[in-house]
Amino acid sequence: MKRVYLTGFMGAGKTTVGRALAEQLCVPMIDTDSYIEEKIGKPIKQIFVEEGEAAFRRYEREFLRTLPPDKRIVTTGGGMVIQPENREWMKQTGMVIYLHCDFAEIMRRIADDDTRPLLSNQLEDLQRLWEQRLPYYSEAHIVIDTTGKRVEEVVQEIMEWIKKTENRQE
Ligand SMILES: Nc1ncnc2c1ncn2[C@@H]1O[C@H](COP(=O)(O)OP(=O)(O)O)[C@@H](O)[C@H]1O
Ligand SMILES: O=C(O)C1=C[C@@H](OP(=O)(O)O)[C@@H](O)[C@H](O)C1
Ligand SMILES: [Mg+2]
Repeated sequence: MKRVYLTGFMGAGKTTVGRALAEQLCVPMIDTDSYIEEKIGKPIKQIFVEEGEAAFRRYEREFLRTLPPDKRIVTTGGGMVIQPENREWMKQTGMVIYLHCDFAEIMRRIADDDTRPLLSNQLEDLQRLWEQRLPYYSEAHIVIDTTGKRVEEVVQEIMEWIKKTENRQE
C-alpha cells in the first residue's frame, strides 16, 4: 500500500479519521502536528506564540521530508498545503486524500477547542482562510466530502478508494 496523506481544513477530521483508518488497515500512522510537537518539545500553540507562525510553517516543510518511512497514514495539519513544495512532495510520495467539510459544520466541531491558535481569529477571517485554501486542497488525488457523515462512514469510503486504486495498479 502506498503512503496515504490526509489533508483538509482544521476540524475536517484528519487526525480522528486517520487514526481509525490506520487501526482498520493495521498500518502505522503519524500526525505531522504531533511529530512537530515532539521534535520541538512544545505544543503548537506555544510554538505560534514564542516563535511565530512562520517558524511553524518551516517546521512543517522540514519535517514532512523526515517522516519515518514506515508510517503509512500521514495526517497533516490544515495549513500543510499552503506551501506549493509540500503539495508537490505529498503528491510525489503518496496518495493525497482531501477531507472536505462545510465551514459551518467545521465550526460546530471545533469551536470549543483551544489548542488551535488560528481559531482565535474572527469568524469572517477563518471563513476567508477556508475559502482561500480550497484550491490547494482540491489538488488532492481524491476528494471526500465528510459533511454530515460519521467518522466510520468516512473511513469506509477511504478504504474503498484505497482498494479501487490498488486494483487499478495490479
Ligand atoms: N465526521 C465527523 N463527524 C463529526 N465529528 C467529527 C468528524 N470527524 C472529526 N470529528 C470531530 O471533530 C473534531 C476535530 O477532529 P480532528 O480529527 O482533530 O480534525 P483535524 O485533525 O482535521 O483538525 C474532533 O472532536 C472529532 O471528534
Ligand atoms: O490550519 C492550520 O493552519 C493549522 C491546523 C492545525 O492542525 P489541524 O488541521 O489538525 O487542526 C495545526 O497544524 C495548526 O494549528 C495550524
Ligand atoms: Mg489534526
